[in-house]
Amino acid sequence: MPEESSAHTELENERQYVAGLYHRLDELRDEKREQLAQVRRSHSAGSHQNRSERDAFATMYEDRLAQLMAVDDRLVFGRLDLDDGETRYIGRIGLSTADLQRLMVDWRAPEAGTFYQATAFERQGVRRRRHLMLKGREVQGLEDDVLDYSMLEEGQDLQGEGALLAALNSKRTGQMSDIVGTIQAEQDRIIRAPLPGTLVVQGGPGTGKTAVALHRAAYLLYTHRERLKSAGVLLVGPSNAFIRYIERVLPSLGETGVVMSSLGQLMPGIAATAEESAEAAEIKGRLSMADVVARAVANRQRNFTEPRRLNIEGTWVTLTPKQVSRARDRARATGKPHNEARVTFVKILLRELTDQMTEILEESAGAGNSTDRAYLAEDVRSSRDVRVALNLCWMPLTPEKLISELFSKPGQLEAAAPELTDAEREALRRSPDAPWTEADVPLLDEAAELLGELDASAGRDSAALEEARKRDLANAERAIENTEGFLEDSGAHGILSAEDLANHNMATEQRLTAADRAAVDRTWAFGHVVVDEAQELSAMQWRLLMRRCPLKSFTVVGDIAQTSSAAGATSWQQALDPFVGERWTLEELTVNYRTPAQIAEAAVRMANAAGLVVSAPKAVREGLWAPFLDEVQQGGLLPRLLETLTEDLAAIEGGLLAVITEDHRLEQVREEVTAVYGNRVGTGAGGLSQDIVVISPREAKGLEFDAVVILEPSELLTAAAGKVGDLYVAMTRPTQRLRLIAEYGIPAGIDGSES
Ligand SMILES: Nc1ncnc2c1ncn2[C@@H]1O[C@H](COP(=O)(O)OP(=O)(O)OP(=O)(O)O)[C@@H](O)[C@H]1O
Repeated sequence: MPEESSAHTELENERQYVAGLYHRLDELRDEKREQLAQVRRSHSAGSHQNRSERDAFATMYEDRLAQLMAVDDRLVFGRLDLDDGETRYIGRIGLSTADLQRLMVDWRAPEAGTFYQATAFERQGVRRRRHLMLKGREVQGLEDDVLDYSMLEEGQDLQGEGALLAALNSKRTGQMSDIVGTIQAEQDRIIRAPLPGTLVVQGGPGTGKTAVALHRAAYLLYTHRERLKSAGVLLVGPSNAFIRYIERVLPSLGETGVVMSSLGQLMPGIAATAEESAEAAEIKGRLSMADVVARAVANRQRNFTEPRRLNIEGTWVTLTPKQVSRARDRARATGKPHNEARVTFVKILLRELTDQMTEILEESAGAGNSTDRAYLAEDVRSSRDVRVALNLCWMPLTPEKLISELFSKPGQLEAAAPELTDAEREALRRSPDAPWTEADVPLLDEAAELLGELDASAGRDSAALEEARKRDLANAERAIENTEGFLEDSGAHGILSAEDLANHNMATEQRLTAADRAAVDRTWAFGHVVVDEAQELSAMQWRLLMRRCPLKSFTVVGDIAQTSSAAGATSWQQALDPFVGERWTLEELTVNYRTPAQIAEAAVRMANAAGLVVSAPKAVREGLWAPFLDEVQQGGLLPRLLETLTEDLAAIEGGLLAVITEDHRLEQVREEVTAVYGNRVGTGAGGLSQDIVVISPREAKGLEFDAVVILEPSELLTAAAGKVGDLYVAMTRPTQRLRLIAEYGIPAGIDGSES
């Protein structure tokens, strides 16, 4: 009884404190709302400067208000009792009273580090670490880690159930949640690693790589806010479904400044589909495709074999191959991209043709004079023959046109890619109106880089150009201020000038955030790039990402054993060597938080039996069920699925269940399951209203479900072009329960009898 009542008092005390924190949060929200309203009310009194100052304040208040609104759920989750008697609360953001007494520390602040790092062996001045478990604004329970055992002798009690296990056992909603209250020490070390350089985080399934990647992005933005604010952070994931799955995590951590993109969206304006023949994807992913694209561009700078007669307003002039090749050499020597160098090419030839015209006219009329020249030049420029001839030699091109023609006109591909075999070239053939695929995106980006802007050659109106130049200059100066310290720290000072970086990030709209602007600008240089499921990236995709971050400040997370893309990596060394050489560090995550041991071990046995070497992280939970293995007669797959679904759904008590199967079965399975379960059935990651999803193993990558049913697992073994990655991925998605239904046998190793 006394024990119970002391626990009760502790809980009551915490409830009071937490109520005080929410009170302060509400006060701050009101304050920001009032400030915002005031700024908006204030008249735009005159000058442009006043208006832009007012806008800047409004943006600042809006951002802060958005942050204060986003952190409501589980605002606080930890408390530290320190040796010196101080008590420190840890939460999503820092909070202080109006007279600056600290109430709560932001989890990313250095003073919060010990909450994640202190252990009984290395207490780091911490006597007790307390987890506060909140539901909404209400404290529901406490859990204490007493690191200084003398505290127990003083009569203190241990509180509550494990915060980590409670988080792990909770039902999945189809959207990832943050782990800020229960980050483990090995994860925390990675989250707080220094910003510069390339950090690779290798970890088996469920080790928290995605969670760590997201929390690291939030940490970096907090810790290096000034440096990253203007350049922004890019987070890349494998698919749109994956981006939807993780999209709420950063806002819940109070961060909105991250651009999130799937591999298919990395080029603004292009929405690529995932479908791609494995063979074509593999070829398009090779680094040598950069040379193919370069040759394709060079091949579009052509020459005539014979002199060409051109009619200008009734006068015939001659354009010789020699003139064209001289002009071409000089244009190429400018080092500018195709469309921009074309300006030089055209200028030289127009001048030469005008000279020729002048001579001819002078000869025939015997009296030319210099005032005619401007008028003649205009005639030359507007002659149809001249325009056609110059375009034939050097056509302005968009990336889309270049790549589309490269793959739809066999002659062009043969000329640009003589090193490919006929069969390889055939695999790349596509119709001109076929949709863009993910593997096309880096090629389009490469082409955009080599072609440059079309606008420059088309000639914009000069006042607009001057205006844009002034604006770019002002922004460049600001960007230099922001990036200089960063360049020094990252060791890139001197390699890359601040101007180089600043020149990339020319602002277009004053009031947009860096993230808004970066999302639509292909040439944006990010301050840091986080890549998830990075094992899937082809060499060309890496090349594109390296361009997006000239400082090469990367966090790369993935699991080589889960590679299923034909163009993906077989080792981190192989993937990164062409871009950063040996200059990357490796960290490993070793604990599986998702999959219960019985299921995780079956997945590892299967992988080993099929010849795949996997790192086998230690599972934190035992789980209630061993995998269910159902072998059925021919035609029995769907009947058995429908028969067992009810039982599986009941076992997970309202959780999320995924049926994972190869593409060719998806439609039929979806239809049959929908016939019984109606709109409870969804496709992507699943949402709150849908508790059954039917998806392919590729779509399941990175996601998780309470229960998973795999239909015909042996197909997942063979489908991934000789890799076992797909079955391994599918088997490691569940948090509770796994069922395999097979007509053609359960793959070796799973039932444990072979080992
Ligand atoms: N410290 C933690 N506290 C609470 N939950 C955690 C923690 N670490 C990981 N998890 C949970 O474990 C699950 C797996 O994490 P995550 O998806 O980040 O793993 P992963 O390594 O990216 O997996 P995979 O490679 O299989 O996709 C998630 O539900 C995540 O929230």
